[in-house]
Amino acid sequence: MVDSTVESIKQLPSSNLPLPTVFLEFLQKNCIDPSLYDLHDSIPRYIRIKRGNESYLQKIEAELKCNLQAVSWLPGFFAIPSYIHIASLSIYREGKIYGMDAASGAAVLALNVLPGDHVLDLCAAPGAKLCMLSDMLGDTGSLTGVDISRQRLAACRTMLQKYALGDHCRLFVADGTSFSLLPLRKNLNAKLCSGSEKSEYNQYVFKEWSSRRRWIERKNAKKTSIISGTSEPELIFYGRYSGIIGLSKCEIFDKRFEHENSDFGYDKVLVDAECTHDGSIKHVQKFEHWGWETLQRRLLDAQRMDNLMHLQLQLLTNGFKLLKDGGTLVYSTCSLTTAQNESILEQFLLKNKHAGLVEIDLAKDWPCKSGRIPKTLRFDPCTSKTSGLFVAKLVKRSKYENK
Ligand SMILES: C[S@@+](CC[C@H](N)C(=O)[O-])C[C@H]1O[C@@H](n2cnc3c(N)ncnc32)[C@H](O)[C@@H]1O
Repeated sequence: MVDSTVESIKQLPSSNLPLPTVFLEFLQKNCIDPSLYDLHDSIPRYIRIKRGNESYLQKIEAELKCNLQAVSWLPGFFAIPSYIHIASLSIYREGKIYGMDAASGAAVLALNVLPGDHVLDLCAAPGAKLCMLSDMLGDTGSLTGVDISRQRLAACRTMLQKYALGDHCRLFVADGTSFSLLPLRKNLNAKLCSGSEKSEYNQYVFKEWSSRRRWIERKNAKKTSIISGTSEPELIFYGRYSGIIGLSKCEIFDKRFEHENSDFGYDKVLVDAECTHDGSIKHVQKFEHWGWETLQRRLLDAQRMDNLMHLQLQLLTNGFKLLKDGGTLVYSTCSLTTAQNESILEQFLLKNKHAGLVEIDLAKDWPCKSGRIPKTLRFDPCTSKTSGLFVAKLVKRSKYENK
């Protein structure tokens, strides 16, 4: 590990941004070149066209007042100059396009979502990847979005509604490290609640979701806390075809299959974990306005860093637990450090014998580098002309499968 004194920082190339010493120290400790943050103007902004809106290309170009440059390695994505802001454009307000970095799109594509899949997005907010996942599923399968922040997850709900992508989705405010609800399998879940349990716990049957729900409906959207003080999942949105309508509370919040995930788990899980966001140049740039001291408090506090890495490992572990045998998980973060990426994976793989790292086939054409561990990928502003992102793909081998 490199020595992190201010003296040695002076020997490092610095950035044109007035990055605070503590951030420079952090970068140095993690062998990240601060001049990376000078590239902010040379990285394009990316947009994704919602499926079915491809015929609007010319209208989109006219509104943007520029030519769209198709990202050759990522279907549906286009690069536009970074100075163009899309929020005021009608094509954005009408839900035809959304802003999403190309590296984020690659992480979603790496999951290889297939029609009919049951997909879990364990850190879903603010929701760009969730929207893309839903767009890929189309009118099939199911999508469960989880986030610990109610406010941020509410933004996801707004996004799903704006883009009319919520029909097969359900959103839970919950801790992703302990979330344990499996995909709804209608016939199975419906059989679960019977007799006394049903009568005392489950009178309420869920009707079509409405933003103006009565208090009784909001109350029922929370799982009853069995042990007081524990935070239980709260359902804050469900679509028409999410499988929720017509089910009772007990059927939705049933955990009886908790230990049998190998058959009833999710086909695909995305763990886009909370991180220090140091790979997102645009995010770091925002601290110029928010104040650099906020960066120190919010991202680099030593205690927070320890907790963060513990959180990442727990999220990955729980996401994997919720996967069915043969299912696929993608772990990603927008940190460039190895501590939040390769090291987390190594710790996880040591403890999880049924987990296997696999090659991301599509990546042959992607402008990214290999991570420190073979088969993992790193997008970075220099090589990829995208935001920084680490991506790793894992499969869950069956307990009965020989390695
Ligand atoms: C990198 S962001 C996810 C970005 C999102 N996937 C997207 O594409 O818009 C990480 C998210 O993890 C959430 N988070 C943090 N701790 C969590 C936890 N214990 N369980 C679930 N979500 C958590 C944060 O609220 C944040 O929204």
